[in-house]
Amino acid sequence: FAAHKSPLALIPGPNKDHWLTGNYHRLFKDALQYNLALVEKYGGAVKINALLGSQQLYISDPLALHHIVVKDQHIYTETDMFIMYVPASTCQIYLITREQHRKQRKMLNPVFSLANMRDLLPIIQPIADELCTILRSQLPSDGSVEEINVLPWLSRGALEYVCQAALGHSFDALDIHKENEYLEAIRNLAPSVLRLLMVRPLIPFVVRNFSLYWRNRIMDWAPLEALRGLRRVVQVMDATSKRVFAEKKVIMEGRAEPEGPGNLRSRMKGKDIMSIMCELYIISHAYGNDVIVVKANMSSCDADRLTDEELLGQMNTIIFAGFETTTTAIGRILWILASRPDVQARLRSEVRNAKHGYAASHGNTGPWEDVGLPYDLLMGLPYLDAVVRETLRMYPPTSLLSRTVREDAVLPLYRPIKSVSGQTLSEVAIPKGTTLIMSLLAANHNKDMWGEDALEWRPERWLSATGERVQLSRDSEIEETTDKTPGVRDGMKYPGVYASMMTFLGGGRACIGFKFAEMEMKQVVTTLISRIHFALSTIPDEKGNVKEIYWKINGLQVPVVRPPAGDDVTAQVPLSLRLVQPGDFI
Ligand code: HEM
Repeated sequence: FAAHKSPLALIPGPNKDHWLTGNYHRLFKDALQYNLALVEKYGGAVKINALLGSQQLYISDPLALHHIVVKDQHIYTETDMFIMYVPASTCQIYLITREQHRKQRKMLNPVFSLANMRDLLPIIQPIADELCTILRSQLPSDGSVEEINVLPWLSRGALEYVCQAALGHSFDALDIHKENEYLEAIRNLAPSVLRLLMVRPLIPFVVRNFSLYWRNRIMDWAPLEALRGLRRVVQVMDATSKRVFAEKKVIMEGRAEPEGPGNLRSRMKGKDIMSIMCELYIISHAYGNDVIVVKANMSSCDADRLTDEELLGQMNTIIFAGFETTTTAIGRILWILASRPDVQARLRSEVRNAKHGYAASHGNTGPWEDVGLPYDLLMGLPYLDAVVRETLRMYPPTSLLSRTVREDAVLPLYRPIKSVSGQTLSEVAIPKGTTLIMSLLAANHNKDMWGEDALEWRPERWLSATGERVQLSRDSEIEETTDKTPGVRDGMKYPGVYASMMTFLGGGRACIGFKFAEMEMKQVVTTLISRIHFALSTIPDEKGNVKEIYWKINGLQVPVVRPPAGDDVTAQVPLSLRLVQPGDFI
């Protein structure tokens, strides 16, 4: 398409807010209202002004998203910026091809299978128990309240979850007496990446044109402390995963004894991702590809050896992808339960009844609060499921994702839009090289699909009139839908892997860890609310101000405390906690 005839010219959108940053500042900074207003005004495809005068398309239309992530996913791939940025942040600069991605993904699929989740759940229950014990130990035994910022504890817990499952390694993140360089590094990763939002478009240029030596020199000289901060973070992450990997290899090659029974490695029984991949790695390097074919149950044309770098890159990606997201999601749920005592009481009652029932049928006479629910029971609790689903719909931890269009393309729209000249457009032509922003946030709030109450947090939408889960035909993917299925209208639905929401994306790049995330969130929430009551803070500080939590949406979600009680910047979730009392049930 010639530049002066760009088809994007037809598509309506807001004027520039700033000559350099276009609309980006408003889109990525405290941006819930701005994002929703864009869609309300312009529809499911909006032209926005990006950095350095470029133009991008902001997409939330369900049919268009189906084409992007499923039907024509080979055309709409990660942006150069993304492909290069992520491996760069693991200290390796290389491109992952579609084929490599497919192979690695196929290798990882069994690790995240339902069967593995069932086995993993009891192994990781001690993390939730420890988190609960730590919080309880800070509460007065007389039942009075204590204000605690729960966020650091949730993030320590989430790190343990993902590291134990991914690396089969504990960083003792819940032990505050241990220095935890790794926890600090990984906590700083997402904020560092966000701080570099405005320089990210330059990264492909630098990577293509400068060697590693010069890239490092540029990092040293550039007046950007955030860049050097990111490099430090990455170095710690990289060194740590290399160390864990080396230890695993020694044990798996039989050159060292595994530690005794009861310890994490023995409990995990090699079910963590690193062990599974390490086994494949060792076998493939010792015997060649034929054995990996058998082990990974792949067809021979898929067989490939993993290099050290690929394996370590995978580990770092999984930990990065699974840490911040679940921390935020659990923080959101606790904040909602604190704001809605009625919901909290109903949920606690459901959990108590399930634990009572399970304990009775297994001859367990201990306190019901200590019972760990098995996978199928936990995942089948209808109200818990509705609370988790509705929270993930309304507040997706990742709100915007980018893709680049690799060839001239046409995107059909489910709901036509009006062009700048007033024509009705039921499809939009997109020139090769255009960047698309997929708005998971706007998709999950689309009134066309979710109904007039789309902006309300209403767990009941996931329940039948008698309080059972609405039929989603399979647990996580909708195969047969009716217009009564939430998020479905006239047979159309968003192409998400998790019901019809876009929170975990859909298609070949969908979140591979969504079942793990769901299980972790449910396990942590049920364990905590069995023993602890959560409320919004009402305790005034020395100046008489009460902390009001406000969630900023800036690509991720950041809970802050508004002035005058807070600084509007520091991520925190201060809540009033006390031990559960008999009246805290329905
Ligand atoms: C509530 C929690 C989570 C949310 C909302 C979430 C969301 C997402 C989204 C939206 C993507 C697509 C990113 C893109 O294409 O640009 C993604 C990818 C991914 N997620 Fe998650 N995620 C969560 C938890 C987890 C967990 C716990 C793990 C691992 C234990 C995980 C592992 C991954 C991996 C490895 C990818 C890359 C998949 C690929 O490219 O094939 N995620 N996640």
